Parts: sequence; C-alpha cells; structure tokens
Amino acid sequence: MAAESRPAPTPLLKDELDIVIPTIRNLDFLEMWRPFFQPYHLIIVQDGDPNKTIKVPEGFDYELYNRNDINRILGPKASCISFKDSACRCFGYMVSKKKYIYTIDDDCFVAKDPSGKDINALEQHIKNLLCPSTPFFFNTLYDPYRDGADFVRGYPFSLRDGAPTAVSHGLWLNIPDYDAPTQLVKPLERNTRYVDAVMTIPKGTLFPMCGMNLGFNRELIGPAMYFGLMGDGQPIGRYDDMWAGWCTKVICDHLGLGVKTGLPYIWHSKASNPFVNLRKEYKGIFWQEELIPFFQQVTLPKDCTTVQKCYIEISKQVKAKLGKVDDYFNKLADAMVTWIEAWDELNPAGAESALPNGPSK
Ligand SMILES: O=c1ccn([C@@H]2O[C@H](COP(=O)(O)OP(=O)(O)O[C@H]3O[C@@H](CO)[C@H](O)[C@H]3O)[C@@H](O)[C@H]2O)c(=O)[nH]1
Ligand SMILES: [Mn+2]
Repeated sequence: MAAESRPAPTPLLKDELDIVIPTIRNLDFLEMWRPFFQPYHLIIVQDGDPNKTIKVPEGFDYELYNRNDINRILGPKASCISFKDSACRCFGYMVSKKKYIYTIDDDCFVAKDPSGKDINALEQHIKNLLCPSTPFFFNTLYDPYRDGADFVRGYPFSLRDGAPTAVSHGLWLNIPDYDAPTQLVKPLERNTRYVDAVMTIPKGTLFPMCGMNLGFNRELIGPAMYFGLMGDGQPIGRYDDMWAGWCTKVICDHLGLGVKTGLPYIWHSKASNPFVNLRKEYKGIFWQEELIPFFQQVTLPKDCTTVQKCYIEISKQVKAKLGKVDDYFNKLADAMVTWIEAWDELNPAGAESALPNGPSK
C-alpha cells in the first residue's frame, strides 16, 4: 500500500511572525534562507536613497518601506526613525501587525551546526520565545525546558514555571559582532566556536544586544525596541541595538519577563569597515561608561504596568540624568516619547495582533 502522503507540517507561527530586514542592497541573501523564510511575511525597511530599487527574489511575500513611505506614514513623527543606519529597522517593528518579530541583517547567512546540518535560526528563535525563561534563579544546566535537560538539584520548585520569554538573542559564526577598537586590534579573528546552549540573562544584569540575529515577542516588549537616533545627522552610530537592549532589559526585569541568549547561530559574512565604525562608535565608547551605571540604577515605579509607561518613565530619567552628559540625550529622550506616540498611533490598544499584513508588493 502506498505510504500515506502526509501534508508538510505548517511552519511554527507562520501567520504570527514577521521577519524585519533593514537594507541598502538587493536581497539576494534570501535565496539561502528560502527553505526557512519563504512561508513567512517579510517587512523590508529600505534605508538610504528611496529612489533606488531593491530587488527581492521571486516567491517571497513582503511589504517594503523606504524613507518616503516612513515620512508619509509618520509625518513629523518620522524624525524619530534614523536614516542611513540599521537603526531604521525599528520602523518595521512598529508597522508590523504580528505577535512576534525576527530581525536579521542582509549579510547574515545560514550557518551549519557541528554535524554539518543547516541551522534553521528562525525555528530556534521561535522555540526560545515559546518556552519560559528563568531570570530569577540561574539554572546551571542552562535551558531547563530543552529536550535532555532539566532543573538541577537545589532549583526552587516554586520558580520552575519560569517567566514569559520576551527576547531571543542569537549569535554569529565567522565575523563576530566586535566594536571597532577590537576589530582593529584583531582584524582576522573569526568566531569558530559553536556553543550548544541557550541561557536566560539573569534579572538585574544588562547585556550588549546585537540586532543582527534577534527575535522578540512584539506584544510583550515591542514598544521598548526603539533603536534610537543614529546615523545621518547624529553624533553616534552602531549603538542602536545596544540602546534598545538596555531599555528592553530594564523593562523586562521590571515586568517579570525573560531575555535569552545563545542558540541560534547565523553566519555573519561581512566585516564592516573598522575605521568607519570607529567614527560612528567613538562617542558611544566613552558615553557608555556613564550609560551603564544609569541603566543599572533606573528604578521604575509600581504603576508602570505597561511597556509604554515604563518607556516614557525611562525617557524622563534619560533627560534628567543624561541630558548633562550631552545634549544628544535630551534629543534622544524626546525621540523616545515620539516613538511611543507613533507606536500607539499605529497600534491602537486592543488592535488584534493577527490583523492581515500590510500592503504586500
Ligand atoms: O546605512 C545603513 C547601513 C546598513 N544598513 C543595513 O543594516 C544591516 C547591518 O549592516 P552591516 O552588516 O553593514 O553592519 P554591521 O556593522 O555588520 O551591523 C551590525 O552592527 C550593528 C550596527 O548597528 C547592528 O546591530 C548589526 O546589524 C544590513 O542589513 C544593512 O543592509 C542600513 O539599513 N543602513
Ligand atoms: Mn554585518
């Protein structure tokens, strides 16, 4: 008897997740991701010259926004969306209607695990996001919810339900996400180490969030994922994801949400120019010595019960405490408020998260 031909399983979160890609180039890299990404809706944020045509391989379902679209949709509030910097990607988070987001850079490709198997990074992020985190007590055997692992002896049973996972932070083989000084000192260093682990970043601990291989629950933490004022006309760049990560982690800690880091890996193929990066980063390299203590000391009142309220409170503290570091932080604090206003305008409270996609191309 012919074996029953079973229909292929529906990809996890097929209609509940958008893939956001910031780009200045044609998206040929999608060919390598096709087996994993094709079932999903893409939101492409085209940076730079809006008159340039970005070629997207056939067969992908996507919506594309360039600077003209951002200005048309947000009007004066478009001032909070960076130009000529990957920070523009956060516009994609704002216009999405889905519960989950995965964002990836266009120079990130499918990596292979030690067995030589292609890594479906999206699938691993989804697994990370769909299972709880353990921010309140560290499990020394890493992710206790993973097949073949569990909570170790001494782990309180009262904490074994864990916390909802808001963020899944993936890593990179080949070109590591180093800052410019490190890149300059170690131009040939490549990350060849595949660590088979997913860990929850403990409550009260900040981390350097990289935006090139990142998943998050948009309904739980979306409004905190503002990538700041970077790039054109700004004194700093390449701190977009860092800023978002620090705000996100403080808010996750306050709201009892989890942030995971580790698997999945992608293959980061292109090292950006370290001298250009140094020019973008240098103010951030000394500012961050004041920013980290600031975020470590941020306290959010009990009545900050939503991400938006937390975010507005942080913006007030940014203005009060960082405005004296540099006037840039006064502008950033204002842009944080504009971001929340724009977010709430495009995502009125109670709007169904599973609304149909935006205008597909
Ligand atoms: O002006 C620009 C430049 C680039 N992009 C798009 O953004 C991503 C990342 O670009 P790239 O790979 O060139 O830069 P990296 O240095 O590797 O980026 C990492 O560093 C951080 C910089 O903020 C960031 O978190 C990582 O992404 C690509 O998709 C480019 O096409 C852009 O939109 N605008
Ligand atoms: Mn890159």
